Amino acid sequence: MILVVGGAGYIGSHLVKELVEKEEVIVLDNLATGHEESIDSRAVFVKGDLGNVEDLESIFSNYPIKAVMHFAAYSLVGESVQDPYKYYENNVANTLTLLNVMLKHNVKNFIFSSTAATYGIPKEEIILESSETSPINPYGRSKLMVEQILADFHTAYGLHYVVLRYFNAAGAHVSGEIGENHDPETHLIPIILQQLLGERESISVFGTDYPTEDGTCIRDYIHVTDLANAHIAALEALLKETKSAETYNLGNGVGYSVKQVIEMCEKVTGRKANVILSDRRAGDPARLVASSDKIYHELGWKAERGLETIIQSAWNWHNK
Ligand SMILES: NC(=O)c1ccc[n+]([C@@H]2O[C@H](COP(=O)([O-])OP(=O)(O)OC[C@H]3O[C@@H](n4cnc5c(N)ncnc54)[C@H](O)[C@@H]3O)[C@@H](O)[C@H]2O)c1
Ligand SMILES: O=c1ccn([C@@H]2O[C@H](COP(=O)(O)OP(=O)(O)O[C@H]3O[C@H](CO)[C@@H](O)[C@H](O)[C@H]3O)[C@@H](O)[C@H]2O)c(=O)[nH]1
Repeated sequence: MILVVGGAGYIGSHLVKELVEKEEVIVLDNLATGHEESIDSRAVFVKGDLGNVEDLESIFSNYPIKAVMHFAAYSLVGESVQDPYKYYENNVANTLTLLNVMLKHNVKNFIFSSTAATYGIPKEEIILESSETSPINPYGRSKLMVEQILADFHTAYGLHYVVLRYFNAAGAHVSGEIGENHDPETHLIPIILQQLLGERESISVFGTDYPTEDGTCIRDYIHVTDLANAHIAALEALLKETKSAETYNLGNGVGYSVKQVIEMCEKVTGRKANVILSDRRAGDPARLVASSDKIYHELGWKAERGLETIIQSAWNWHNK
């Protein structure tokens, strides 16, 4: 059985939908930002907290867990700058609690949701896993701290792990049953689509003076189902013991500026966005674009869905 911590959330619920086809799945989530109805009904759901030893003990004592996938975290760059305690407590301290209980029960396979935000302001146009990590916000630092803890736990306690550094997750499940459902929503693509549906007055473009071609930030958008499939490839490698202590980027390898994303949303929906040019948001690097060659060569995974497909799938879900 696989424990998915944070499996009621956006990315976790998409992973669970794929994973239940292959494995028995149990989800632990406190529903801080997730939704119980997003969890596939074939999975067992336990409402509880990652930082609560009793909640964890009852799962590891009662279910034969062979691996843990850890999605639970707070993950908003801007909020982490305003309230770093919240981020270090949930993302670092609570993750330590989880790792401690896992090891106590001799569960040694772990997949961790990390982020492009660990790189900070990258020196390279295309980021490799070996590129320097120098995060510029507390969120990125909280994720890098966990990566360092995992490396030490591998050496000291034989923990087997894969770190997946996602770039910008977007899109919705092909069934239209689940999609990105955050309240309040802060992510670019759902905000644009909500505006195009008339649910918002306008879209603010955060910063037009970045050192990019059109002055707006560039990101590498990756479909959630592609992310889910990467987790399954990583899990297979961990269970077959062909990989351990590895870090992989997950992106498309193509960067789009905020303005280009708005244009693509207009193209997909056939509607015109109401855009306001605003100041920069704290903590945003100008450009984050991945090389995902390493995971392609080692695990055979690559992204299959580009920006237009991502936006089309999100639009289908928003319209439901
Ligand atoms: N969305 C992105 O673009 C992106 C990019 C890179 C990395 N990530 C990482 O991927 C993971 C999932 O992101 P998401 O966008 O699905 O976020 P999300 O907020 O939708 O999902 C997180 C889930 O974890 C749960 N959770 C949080 N704290 C918990 C706790 N203490 N105990 C139990 N459950 C808890 C929430 O209720 C939620 O269901 C996060 O670790 C995030 O840092 C996300
Ligand atoms: O109303 C908005 C919202 C966003 N943006 C910009 O759009 C880009 C993308 O922003 P957003 O969708 O908020 O994602 P990021 O801040 O890039 O962060 C996401 O992607 C990171 C990986 O790159 C993850 O680590 C984070 O968890 C996840 O929230 C950024 O340049 C923002 O400044 C706007 O201009 N207007």
